[in-house]
Amino acid sequence: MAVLDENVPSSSEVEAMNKRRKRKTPKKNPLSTATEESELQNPMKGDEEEEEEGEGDAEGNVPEENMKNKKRKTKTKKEGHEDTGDGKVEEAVEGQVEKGEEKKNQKKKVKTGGSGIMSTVSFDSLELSENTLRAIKDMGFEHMTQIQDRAIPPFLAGKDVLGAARTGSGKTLAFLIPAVELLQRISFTPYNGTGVIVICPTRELAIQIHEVANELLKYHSQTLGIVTGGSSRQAEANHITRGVNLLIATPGRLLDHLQHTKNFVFKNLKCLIIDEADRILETNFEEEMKQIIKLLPKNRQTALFSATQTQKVEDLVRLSFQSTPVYIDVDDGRTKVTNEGLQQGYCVVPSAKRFIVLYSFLKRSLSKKVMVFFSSCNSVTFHADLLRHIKIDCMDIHGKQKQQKRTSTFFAFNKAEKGILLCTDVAARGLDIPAVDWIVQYDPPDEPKEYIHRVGRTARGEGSKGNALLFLIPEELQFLRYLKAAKVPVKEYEFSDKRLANVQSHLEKLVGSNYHLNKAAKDAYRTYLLAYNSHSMKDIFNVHRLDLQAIAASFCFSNPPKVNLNIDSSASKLRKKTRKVEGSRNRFSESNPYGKKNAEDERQFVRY
Ligand SMILES: Nc1ncnc2c1ncn2[C@@H]1O[C@H](COP(=O)(O)OP(=O)(O)OP(=O)(O)O)[C@@H](O)[C@H]1O
Repeated sequence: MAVLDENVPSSSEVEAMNKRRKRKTPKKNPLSTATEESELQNPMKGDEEEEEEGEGDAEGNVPEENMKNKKRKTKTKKEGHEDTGDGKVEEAVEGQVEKGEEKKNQKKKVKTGGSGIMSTVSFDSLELSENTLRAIKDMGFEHMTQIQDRAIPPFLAGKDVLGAARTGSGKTLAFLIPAVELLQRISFTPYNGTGVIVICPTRELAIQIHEVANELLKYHSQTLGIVTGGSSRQAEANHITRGVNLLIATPGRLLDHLQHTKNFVFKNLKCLIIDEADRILETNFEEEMKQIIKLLPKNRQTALFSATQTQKVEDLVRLSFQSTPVYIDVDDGRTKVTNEGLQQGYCVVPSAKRFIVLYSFLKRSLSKKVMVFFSSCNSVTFHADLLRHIKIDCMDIHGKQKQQKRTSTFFAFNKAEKGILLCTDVAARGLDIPAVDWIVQYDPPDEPKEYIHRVGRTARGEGSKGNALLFLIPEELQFLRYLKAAKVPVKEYEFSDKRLANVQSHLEKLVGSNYHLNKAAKDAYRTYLLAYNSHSMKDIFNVHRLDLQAIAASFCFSNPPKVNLNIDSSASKLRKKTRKVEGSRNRFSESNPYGKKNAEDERQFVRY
């Protein structure tokens, strides 16, 4: 296979990442032992054998001995979840498979492991080319996940497809396998130009999809490329000109090439795939997508995939499908939308103590792999600087960084066995980072749907486990009602005041005396308030109800700093610039936690 791209990781990097992915399921989860299960339910509480958190200091010294003790207690991740011996899992999986109409063909039954994303159907049962089957075998996969089992056949049969399945359930291969088969069946060569375009919302996700496509094309002759913002436009144009059969793209850069790259041959396009389709209509992609779809040939197949589906997907369906698509919702009827192996909790933290609780949590989690979500780039920057100052090593990723830094951080965190990544929602969608133990939502997500994608960065794939912790201040508790309505089960985790590090005054001194930290803290404080004010669920996240003195304390100020807020005008600009989720488009309510426009809206697709 020829890969026409230089802005992507080397094959050895890709290989190393894949090896780590394959060992993801059996990797030990230090939280899954019987002894530690109780800690898991109360991650903030600690137990008597643990280190004295109350004696922590602003230097972040970690009692090594305690970390060692924790490791000694470790058992395997799958304990208590393996269920292959008594037939229950098989029955459950069969039950789910039989729901679909596609259950007409008699297919080989095999036992599958625990999390309920697998089907009992092997890839061999599909009429795939030898080259594709060999590549799938090399990836170590034998059986399809449910979304793959249900989406690949109609996709291969030439139908338009709208696929919904929970996070980490294998949607990427569900669209890439038919894409690669399509190109091979019509013997596409570089001379034919681009036959399939995959659009996704973030650069890191594009890189990841590109990697999977690269593996899948291993034995094929078709060419692969990637175009994303932040990369060299000229280098991309050169590649495209040489003929990229399968192109992975983010919307803005794709539109740029469609409009300006002279020798971009896309008139032969056979298929357009949109991953994270609901997200693609948010932010400022909507206008770009309209233009992209206008420019692309009409006579093509289209497929949309996402773990969450909202009114916006239906808008996109109207916009992009030529025929009525086949609608596949693998998780329809499930009582929860998140993964089986995911333990989720929230803790109610007074505003002033938010950072201290986070710090105490991270100090106790140094042997884990943790992602912490913030609402703004400035907040990520400040907290990363602050944590490093107090000797908690961490990585950070957000949309204002140079692409080179973003990419290297993404790969470094992918590779890491343990570590902390502070991030914005740029890392919320689609990323398949191996073996993440904890997802911490320090700042609240904008909607239940974004909560679902954030926590979907852990407990991915078959039989995987993970944990999620949502920070809420007392004023935000109503958000739980929306999570419940969205079928997200969360338990309350308590934190013990006694166990919190007693470092507030040290931190205030540090931020008061360090020019750079002080400036970063002010920027973070200001954008926290602006982001809060642009929150789409205003009845819950009301900036005017915030106690600014307490909020300032969480940014290590003894008094709220003077910052130019001008909340109403700046927030409306921020809103316009970022998300179009306000007003009548959303209509959040408890019975409509995703903010669908109108429950009675007729669907534009048929169920499959
Ligand atoms: N048939 C399969 N058998 C076992 N594992 C699989 C199979 N297909 C995919 N996987 C693994 O499952 C994990 C999740 O897959 P993928 O990233 O495609 O999920 P997704 O549904 O796109 O998630 P998200 O909604 O978060 O984007 C990956 O590590 C992938 O390698």
